[in-house]
Amino acid sequence: METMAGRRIIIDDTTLRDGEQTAGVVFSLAEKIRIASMLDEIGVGELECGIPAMGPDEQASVRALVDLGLNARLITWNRALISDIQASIDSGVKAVDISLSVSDQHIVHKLRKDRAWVMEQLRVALGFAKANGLYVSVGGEDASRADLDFLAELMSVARDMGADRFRYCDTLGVLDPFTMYDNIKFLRSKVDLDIEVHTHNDLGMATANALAGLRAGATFVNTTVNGLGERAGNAPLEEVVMALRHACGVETGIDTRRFVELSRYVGQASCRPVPDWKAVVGEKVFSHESGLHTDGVLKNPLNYEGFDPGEVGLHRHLVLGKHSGSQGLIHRLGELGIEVDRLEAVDLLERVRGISQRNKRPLNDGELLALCRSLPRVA
Ligand SMILES: CC(=O)SCCNC(=O)CCNC(=O)[C@H](O)C(C)(C)COP(=O)(O)OP(=O)(O)OC[C@H]1O[C@@H](n2cnc3c(N)ncnc32)[C@H](O)[C@@H]1OP(=O)(O)O
Ligand SMILES: O=C(O)CCC(=O)C(=O)O
Repeated sequence: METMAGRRIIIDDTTLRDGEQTAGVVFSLAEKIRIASMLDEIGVGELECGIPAMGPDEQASVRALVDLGLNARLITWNRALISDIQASIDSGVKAVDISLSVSDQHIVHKLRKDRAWVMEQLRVALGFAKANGLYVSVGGEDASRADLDFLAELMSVARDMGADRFRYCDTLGVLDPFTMYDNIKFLRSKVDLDIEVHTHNDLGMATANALAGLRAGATFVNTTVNGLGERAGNAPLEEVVMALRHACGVETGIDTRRFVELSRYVGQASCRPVPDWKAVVGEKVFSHESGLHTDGVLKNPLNYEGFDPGEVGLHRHLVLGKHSGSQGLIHRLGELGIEVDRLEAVDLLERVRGISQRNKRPLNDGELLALCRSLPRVA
C-alpha cells in the first residue's frame, strides 16, 4: 500500500452544500458568511458553497460569499445542464461541479436514460463550462455503484475536454475502505485526471473511505463540519484532517485549534448539537473516569490520549465516579487542598462509587468535600 508522506491534499468542504442538504437544515445568509469565513480563516482550500440552480435566493447567497473575497476557491454544484452552469456563472463563481449520475441504477431508474445520454450531457455541459473559462470538477454521482470501465471511459472523455478533476462519489455510503482503495487505484491507473473523493457515512465508514481514497491517489477530499450531510452525513472535516495528521502523517495546513469553535457554531446554526462523544470535537472525548486511565493520564497524557486536546481546542477533564481509582481521587482532593493517603482514598472510593451509582453521574466538588468531612482530621 502506498504511503502518503509528502502528499498535497486539498480539502473541499461542502458544509454549505451537502451539509445544508441534511433534511431540515437551513443556514441563514449571515450563518453561511460566518461558516465560510471561519473555514477560510483556518485554511480550508475550497468551499462548495451552494446550488445556484435553486433560484434567486441561493444565487444571491453564493454572490455574497463570492463578494467576501476569501482565499478559498468557491465552487458550486450543478446538474449537467447549461442553465445550471449559467446560473453559477451569473452568481460570480469561477469553479463548478458538474454532476452526472454514473451508475446504471441511477441512469436507468432515476434519470430513465442510458449511458450514451450521460456521455452526451457531459460533452454539452463540460464544453459550455470550459468555453466560459470555468474550473470544472466532473461529479460522478453514485460512482461507487457504477461500472468501473464506464467510469474510466467517462473520465477519459472529461479529461480530453479539459475537465480539471473527477469527483468519485460514494453517494449512498455503501463502500468499505478496501474496495474504495482498489477502485480509486484502478481509475488512477487508467486515466491521468485528478480525483476528488466524496464519501457518505451510512455504514459509518465515511472518514475511513475518504482516507482510503486519498491513499490510493485521490488529491481532493470532501468534508463537512460535524459530518453534516444527506442521511447519515459526510466525512467530518475534523476527523479527516486529524486522521490525516495522526494516522497518515499528512499535514493539510489547516489550523485545527479552532475546530471546536467551528463545530459548536455549525452545531448551533444547523440546530444539530454535537454529541459529547463525537470523535475529535465532542465535549467529553478527553474526559477520563476509569481508575487505570486516570492514573495513566496523570503520569503521562499520551498513555490514554491519541493527541493533545489543545490541538482541536478542547480541554481534558478528569471526573470521579463509579469507575474511578484511588490515584485519581488523591489527585483531585489534592487540587481541592485536601491531602489523603492511599488507605483513606480506598475507603472514600467506596462511597464515591455508591454516590455515582445512585445518581448515575460523576461527583461534583461539593459532594467530594462533604465526603471528606467524614475524615476525622478534615472534619
Ligand atoms: C447526491 C446529491 O446530493 S446531488 C445534489 C442534490 N441536491 C438537491 O436536490 C438540492 C437542490 N435541489 C433543487 O433545488 C431542485 O431539486 C432542483 C432545482 C435541482 C430541480 O428541481 P425540479 O426541476 O423541481 O425537479 P426535482 O427536484 O423534482 O428533480 C427531479 C428531476 O431531476 C432529474 N435529475 C436528477 N438528477 C439529475 C441530474 N444530475 N441531471 C439532470 N437531471 C437530474 C430527475 O430525473 C427528475 O427529472 P424528471 O422530472 O424529468 O423525472
Ligand atoms: O457532485 C455530485 O455528483 C454528487 C455529489 C453528492 O453529493 C453525492 O453523490 O453524494
